[in-house]
Amino acid sequence: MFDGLKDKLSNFKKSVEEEAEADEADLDEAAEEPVDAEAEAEPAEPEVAESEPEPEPAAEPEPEADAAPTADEESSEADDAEDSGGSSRGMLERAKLAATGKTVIEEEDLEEPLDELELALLSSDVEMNVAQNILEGIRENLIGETRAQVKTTGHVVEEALHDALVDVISVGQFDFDEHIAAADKPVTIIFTGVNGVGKTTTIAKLSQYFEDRGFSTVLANGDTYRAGANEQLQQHAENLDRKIISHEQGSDPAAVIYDGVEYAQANDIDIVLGDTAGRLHTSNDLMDQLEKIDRVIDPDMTLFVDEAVAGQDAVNRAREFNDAAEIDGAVLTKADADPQGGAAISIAQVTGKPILFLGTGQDYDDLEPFDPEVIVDRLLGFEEE
Ligand SMILES: Nc1nc2c(ncn2[C@@H]2O[C@H](COP(=O)(O)OP(=O)(O)OP(=O)(O)O)[C@@H](O)[C@H]2O)c(=O)[nH]1
Repeated sequence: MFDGLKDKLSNFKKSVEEEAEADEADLDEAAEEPVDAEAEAEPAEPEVAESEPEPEPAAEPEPEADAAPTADEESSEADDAEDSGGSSRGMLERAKLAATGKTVIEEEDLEEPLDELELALLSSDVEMNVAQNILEGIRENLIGETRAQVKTTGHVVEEALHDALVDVISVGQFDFDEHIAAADKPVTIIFTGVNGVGKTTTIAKLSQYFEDRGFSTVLANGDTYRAGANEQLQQHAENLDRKIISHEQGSDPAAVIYDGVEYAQANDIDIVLGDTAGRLHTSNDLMDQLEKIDRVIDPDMTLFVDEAVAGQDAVNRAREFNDAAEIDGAVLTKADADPQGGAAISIAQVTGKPILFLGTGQDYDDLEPFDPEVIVDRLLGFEEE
């Protein structure tokens, strides 16, 4: 899952590692001369060295180095560095850090890899602002930060990537199971989205998900628009042995879902799952229907369903549906069909509403709760699927 993006993130890590390695070669050269010169220039050092035979005194320059990035110090050290052919920012300072077992990643080390990563994210359908936020997060996490060398550059980059991705993916996350358990029954959930993305299948999967957790469900077919919609939901209801509420084609969807809620109240059913017709956010009549469902039923939750493979289109639709008829969360289907990953990364940040589930196949149990940490671990190749 998300293999394309996974490869691109891994390339970013490699690029930063290569930049850092190239830098290290320069640092090694610089470390010899300036550090020796400084040792001669500072008479206090040998005394400390006597009392501590281990090369501990090398740790002494650390506070100096941490406090270093003032403009004046930087420019004077840059002069030193220029002599040894190093980078413009404090080669001596960095050599000192290296001697104390620390390393620092510089903005210039990141420039090229970050440009490449930006292109990679955009080409994976990550929304522009979301990509910018990820890059900003990485910059903040990496630049100028001193890290013990026990951590490899790759490790440090992974952490920065992990944190930046989790930040954008977890926007709006809440504990769905806890929310359902705590809500007054029956809980009514309405599903919206365009045609053919997997709404009906998702309803059937969620019915199974809820029953597995001890909640009873009734299916209400609010898709009174499309011929064959009743039969499709009916088939799922039969397969799962659930009650379905439906009216004939062309009738009022709000009335069907209302009947579903009444049935649930009368029969002690915990959750009403209401299908709706596939629609574009621009189909005024159909959007009016959604508005009416909202007004008449006042559902506990409206979930937007779209397919992960739709990438940027899914992101745009999520935004448009949320603007037209506010959603509480999203389900991304067909995550098994090798999507780029852009929709999974972008939707929460763009709508402010979380992705709650991934559809991972056509069977009823092919539904995975969306856990940002798990998704990011998967993207970074930490977790076997
Ligand atoms: N591979 C895969 N296929 C899925 C997934 N979810 C749904 N599908 C398939 O996608 C197709 C469309 O699913 P539906 O549930 O009919 O979609 P819909 O949004 O209800 O469609 P309309 O009722 O036409 O609006 C079906 O063939 C489903 O089996 C998924 O997570 N993975």
